[in-house]
Amino acid sequence: MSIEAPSAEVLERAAAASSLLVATDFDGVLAPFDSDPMRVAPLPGTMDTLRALAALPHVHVAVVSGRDLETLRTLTGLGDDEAIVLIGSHGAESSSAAVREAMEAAAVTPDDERTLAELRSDIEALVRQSHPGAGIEYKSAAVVVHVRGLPREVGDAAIADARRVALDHAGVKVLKGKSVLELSVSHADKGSAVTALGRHVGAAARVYLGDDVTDEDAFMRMTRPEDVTIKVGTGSTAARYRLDDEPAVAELLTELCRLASAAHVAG
Ligand SMILES: O=P(O)(O)OC[C@H]1O[C@H](O[C@H]2O[C@H](CO)[C@@H](O)[C@H](O)[C@H]2O)[C@H](O)[C@@H](O)[C@@H]1O
Repeated sequence: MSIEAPSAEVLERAAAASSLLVATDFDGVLAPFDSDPMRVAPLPGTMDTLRALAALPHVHVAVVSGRDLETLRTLTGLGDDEAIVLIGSHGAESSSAAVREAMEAAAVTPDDERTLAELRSDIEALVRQSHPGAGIEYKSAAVVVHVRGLPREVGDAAIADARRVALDHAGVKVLKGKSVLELSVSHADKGSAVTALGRHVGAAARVYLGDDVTDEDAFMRMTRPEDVTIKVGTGSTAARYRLDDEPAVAELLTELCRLASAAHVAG
């Protein structure tokens, strides 16, 4: 069944909720892709729209990402003193104490740290040396092999070798994202972290925007009638609605902000 963008009525209802959580993924949603993972930036104006939403008394805002927390801080430009919650490493890290506490059971253990160190050295030996064009990103709980911009067969070969590395280690989660393969020792997921934040703020309605497989964990958990889950781009999804691309996200956030401000004034 094809799914559409949320209607004006759907957005109006969410904007008028007594307490609204707006959670959004980063890469491919707020920020367009680039072959260099550190060269990306949110579309102009989007962070200010999120700040304006977060300034409304009935709205809570979170940026949720596979990026580690430090990188997410850098790329969003959000400081610790801001009202927007950051959730990084697919839910394993957060600027919110409530989310960190809720995710404690999923924390990385000393055994996981050892596995991560082994993964790093195996990826260096088996992927970097055989596929010098592939990018390697080191995160606090994962190693990511990047193949964006490489010829198809070169990228496929690097990803296949990275999968072989994962198979050599117990307890490694393999996440296939867009032109990336992530080998992770984290037990967290975005859905658990976002729903924990929703409980903490007492959200009566929750909006979630995401573009990748890891966002499906959030879409699958957010099935209340008041929830507005939005897949950005093509591909099968558990989300209720779809938007084409990052500019469409920027427009939706602007409209949501306008409606939530009006609901606040009226309310
Ligand atoms: O959860 P997200 O915010 O969507 O982060 C997912 C991954 O994003 C990054 O990779 C993606 O963006 C890169 C920069 O545009 C691009 O080169 C890559 O092909 C994309 O998959 C990031 O580097 C990963 O660590 C994140 O897990």
